Amino acid sequence: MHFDYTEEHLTVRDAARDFAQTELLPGVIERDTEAKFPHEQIKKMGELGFMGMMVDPKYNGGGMDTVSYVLAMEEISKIDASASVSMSVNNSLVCWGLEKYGSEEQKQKYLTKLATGELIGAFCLSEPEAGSDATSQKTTAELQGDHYLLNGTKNWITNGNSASVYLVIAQTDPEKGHKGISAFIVEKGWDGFVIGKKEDKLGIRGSDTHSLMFTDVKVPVENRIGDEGFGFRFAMETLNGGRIGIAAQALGIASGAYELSLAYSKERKAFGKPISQHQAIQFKLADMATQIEAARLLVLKSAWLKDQGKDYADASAMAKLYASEVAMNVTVEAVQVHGGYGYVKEYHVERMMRDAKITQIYEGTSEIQKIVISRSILR
Ligand SMILES: Cc1cc2nc3c(=O)[nH]c(=O)nc-3n(C[C@H](O)[C@H](O)[C@H](O)COP(=O)(O)OP(=O)(O)OC[C@H]3O[C@@H](n4cnc5c(N)ncnc54)[C@H](O)[C@@H]3O)c2cc1C
Repeated sequence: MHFDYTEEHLTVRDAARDFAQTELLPGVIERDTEAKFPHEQIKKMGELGFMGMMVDPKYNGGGMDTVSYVLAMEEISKIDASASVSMSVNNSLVCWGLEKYGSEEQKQKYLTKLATGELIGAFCLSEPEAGSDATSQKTTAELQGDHYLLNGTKNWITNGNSASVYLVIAQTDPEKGHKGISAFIVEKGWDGFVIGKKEDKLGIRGSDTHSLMFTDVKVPVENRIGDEGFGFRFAMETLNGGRIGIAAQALGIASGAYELSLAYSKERKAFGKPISQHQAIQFKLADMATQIEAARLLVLKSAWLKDQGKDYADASAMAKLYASEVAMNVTVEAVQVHGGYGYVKEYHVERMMRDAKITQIYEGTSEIQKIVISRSILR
């Protein structure tokens, strides 16, 4: 057992840190305030290889391991969690799902462009009445010769408007329950596919979250991923890996807020000395640092298991559960360390506190992670 990063890991981490500082930090407050999607920045992230990091180079990906991916996710998330959620969805849900389960034609047609960020992907599982209970899918796909007719509504879709390729989960045989669910690739612009309103959110305001409506959208049979009935397993397996990305995002939000708090505590003086010399602040910083380190170990362990080809389902649920709780705790404390300055936009930590909350909700709420973990340990 060793805890050292390789040279490649450090290079990737430093490149992501550099990019976040130079390209994401300027404008991050404005994008949050105006709920503006970071189009230009995401394009550059694609050019630098951050949008398809783990994809095989034969499909234009970076061919990197999951540890490199989480290191980059942490650095991007320290500065801009709206940019990092696009990165996470594209890498660990869309690209991973297609590379693992897509046909060669699907990979050539879609993955080669998603891996470079030329196209952005979205993952469409949630519905108005099917969130945690993803088995209650109401969207249907009815086979009609050489195509399916897709009907229904998806809710809360990240990259909802900026994406061009959508992985859509739908019922193909409602009689069979979750075994009658299938997965499809749908392109923006197809007849009957309408992008609904953009959600006005508490946090990750730069991320474009939309509902999507499908009315008799013709999806060619060759755009089904895997066999009919495979869609629920496809979604669950994809989310197991997705949770590593969101755990890394939560870790990044926490470590970003901690770094700002540490620096601020050394500069801000109260009662004749820097606040870092007051024990109450020192203990907050010690708690933050310890929680972040524990979260980092869980995130890296789940990434490492995935890289070793070992089962990572429990580890990724634990990493996501814990890192998201840490993100929330640490960012609340970061605002406290900053006092009144923490409550205004200029100092970043209030945005981080708002951004942190979503990590406890999407890709499985904290309660759902506990269901996954408890089922496994009680099996
Ligand atoms: C900003 C944002 C981006 C998102 N991006 C995407 C995306 O790209 N693609 C996508 O498919 N979805 C996305 N989602 C949806 C997200 O995954 C769901 O919101 C989440 O799974 C919870 O579902 P829900 O909102 O329907 O809540 P519900 O399932 O209605 O849950 C409400 C509450 O009940 C709890 N609960 C539910 N069932 C149980 C149970 N059995 N035991 C204990 N507690 C339970 C939940 O934990 C939660 O606290 C996004 C959501 C948001 C807000």
